[in-house]
Amino acid sequence: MGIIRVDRLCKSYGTVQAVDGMDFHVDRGEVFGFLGPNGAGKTTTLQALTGQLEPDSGTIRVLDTDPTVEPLETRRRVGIVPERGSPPSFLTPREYLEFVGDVRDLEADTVADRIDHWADRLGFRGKLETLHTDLSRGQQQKVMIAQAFIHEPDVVLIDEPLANLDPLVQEQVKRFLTAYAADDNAVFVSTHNIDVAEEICTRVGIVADGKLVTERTLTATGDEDASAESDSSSATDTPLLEVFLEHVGDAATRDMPVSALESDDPHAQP
Ligand SMILES: Nc1ncnc2c1ncn2[C@@H]1O[C@H](COP(=O)(O)OP(=O)(O)OP(=O)(O)O)[C@@H](O)[C@H]1O
Repeated sequence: MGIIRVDRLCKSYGTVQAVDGMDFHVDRGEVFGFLGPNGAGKTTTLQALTGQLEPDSGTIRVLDTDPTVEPLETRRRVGIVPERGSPPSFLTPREYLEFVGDVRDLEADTVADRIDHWADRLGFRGKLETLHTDLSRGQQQKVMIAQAFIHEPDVVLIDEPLANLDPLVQEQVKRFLTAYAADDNAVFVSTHNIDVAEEICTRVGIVADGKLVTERTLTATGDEDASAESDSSSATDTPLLEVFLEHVGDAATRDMPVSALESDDPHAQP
């Protein structure tokens, strides 16, 4: 069953056409990568998917809800990790996660168990009682990841999933996202980092000028899986970087992180 379906989505800001006829879908079991250069329309689409922004036209279904009509219901059912989001500075991770669990209608015992689980899994147990204002950016990102999964939603939408995380935690998060999606859920990853898309995603949609211009199916390790190709996916052995350049153009790479183009470090972030 489809978890996300977007048809002919359009959104402009004044004279800027940020999203211009976007079409894509995400199914259960997928880590879907939404890959595009700066200004391609990724964040605008993500905000429309989570009911934070009303599109000009087009249709969106997220877990059988319409975020333009029932944004609160959509947000109740999904998990969201916004790119520039951070937990409230005046709360500790435990207080914040208890608050999120309460808003998501979880029993207090369940929340307590899940806080322990996530704090151990992401390595912030020792910081559970520390105010967020005294945590590093990476430690705050771990808390933001935990809050998105605390109610075990069927889909989690993440903007730049590995930003600010150290390499060890990046590996843990990558493995976790893959396993989470494989367990009949889905993960939607918005990124401008080709390495991240290639390493995490089972399918990548390349976005340029507000449109999804091509798709490519990958295995979890980033290798092409010809047997899983859909009609609209690229069907060659061409590396994702080349597919990206072919469809987005060299000009777009001016804003790409240099690491994505030149470095051997697969974990590099801008
Ligand atoms: N609030 C806004 N007001 C005016 N223009 C906006 C606004 N938000 C985005 N835009 C413009 O819409 C276009 C798409 O922006 P968007 O943030 O969706 O791109 P993006 O793919 O998420 O980029 P990035 O990777 O840099 O975050 C850009 O040209 C941007 O300048």
